[in-house]
Amino acid sequence: MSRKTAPIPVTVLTGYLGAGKTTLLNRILSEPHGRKFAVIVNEFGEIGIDNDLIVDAEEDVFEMNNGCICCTVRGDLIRIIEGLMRRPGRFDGILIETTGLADPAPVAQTFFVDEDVRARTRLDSIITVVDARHLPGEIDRAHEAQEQIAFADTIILNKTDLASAEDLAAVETRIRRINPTASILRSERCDLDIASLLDRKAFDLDRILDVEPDFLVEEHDHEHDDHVASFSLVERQPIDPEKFFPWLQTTVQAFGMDILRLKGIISFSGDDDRYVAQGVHMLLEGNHQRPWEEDEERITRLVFIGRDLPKDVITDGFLKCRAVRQAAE
Ligand SMILES: Nc1nc2c(ncn2[C@@H]2O[C@H](COP(=O)(O)OP(=O)(O)OP(=O)(O)O)[C@@H](O)[C@H]2O)c(=O)[nH]1
Repeated sequence: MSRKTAPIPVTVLTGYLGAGKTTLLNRILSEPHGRKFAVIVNEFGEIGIDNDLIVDAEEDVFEMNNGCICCTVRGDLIRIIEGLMRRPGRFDGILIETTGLADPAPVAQTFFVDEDVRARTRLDSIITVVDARHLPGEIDRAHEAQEQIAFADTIILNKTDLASAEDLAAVETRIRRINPTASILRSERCDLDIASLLDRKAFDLDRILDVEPDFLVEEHDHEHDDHVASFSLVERQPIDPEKFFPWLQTTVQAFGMDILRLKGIISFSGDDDRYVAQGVHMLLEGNHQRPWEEDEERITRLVFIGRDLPKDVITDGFLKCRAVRQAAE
């Protein structure tokens, strides 16, 4: 019976670190377009934060945290999709959010080279979110950002609020040099007509074969930039906001050039709400998210992703933000 059902459309959301993929995913999951999705999220840090930042929708969310989706965990991706295919009728489409450092080629290739997956799914679209403010500074050294743009059929030029009209025109020219055919949509916080992004048969295999003639043949071996690494800080003692915010400001001022991404869930002393901190280079954002649940342990988790970041210095500074000093220090 399942053989006869129409292939499930798959949308891949990609884009460099901090571009706005989760923002887009949350919009897709929140807006009333009448579709239900299975969601697969992969992230780069050792501890998963993204799953906590996705809106509390009814969707099934599968996390893949043990490596980059385009390398070590591709087998996991196939297994998750095969598992999903055994539950037909529960969803109308699959959304995959890749890490900011993923090469989309091997992810896309999964939908063509694995026979079972190919028979039951249809790669509908590769949507690449671009940070209009930070892309120009990163693109020359971020090989992944170039691949993500090259493979896209749809490019969302996001964060238009953070770039001037001239800057936007320049980024668009840069994007066009890499990818002359993708549709480019400008957005602030991915405020687009979501229905128009979904199930639209935008992925064009012939175009991809032009970009990468070996697409269907080779196992894509993908090399990550060795200098980009992540580390996580985990703390059970509550954090003092009076210490934390100045420390975070000083840290991004000192190392912001090399901080590609930071994100965390902070447990402040005397605060019953979880606080979400986010950063891309020197720009910080934060907000209270929801109350800590009664049976939920109040743990602070903070992930830094960057180029040759001084982990010891950052860790030391962070530990000084604990609300109560330990005697041993
Ligand atoms: N000013 C501004 N900030 C934005 C916009 N879109 C997203 N952000 C912020 O940029 C940060 C990163 O957004 P995310 O959606 O988490 O980015 P991402 O691509 O999922 O990030 P990673 O997967 O962690 O690399 C968050 O603090 C967002 O609130 C925008 O259009 N304008």
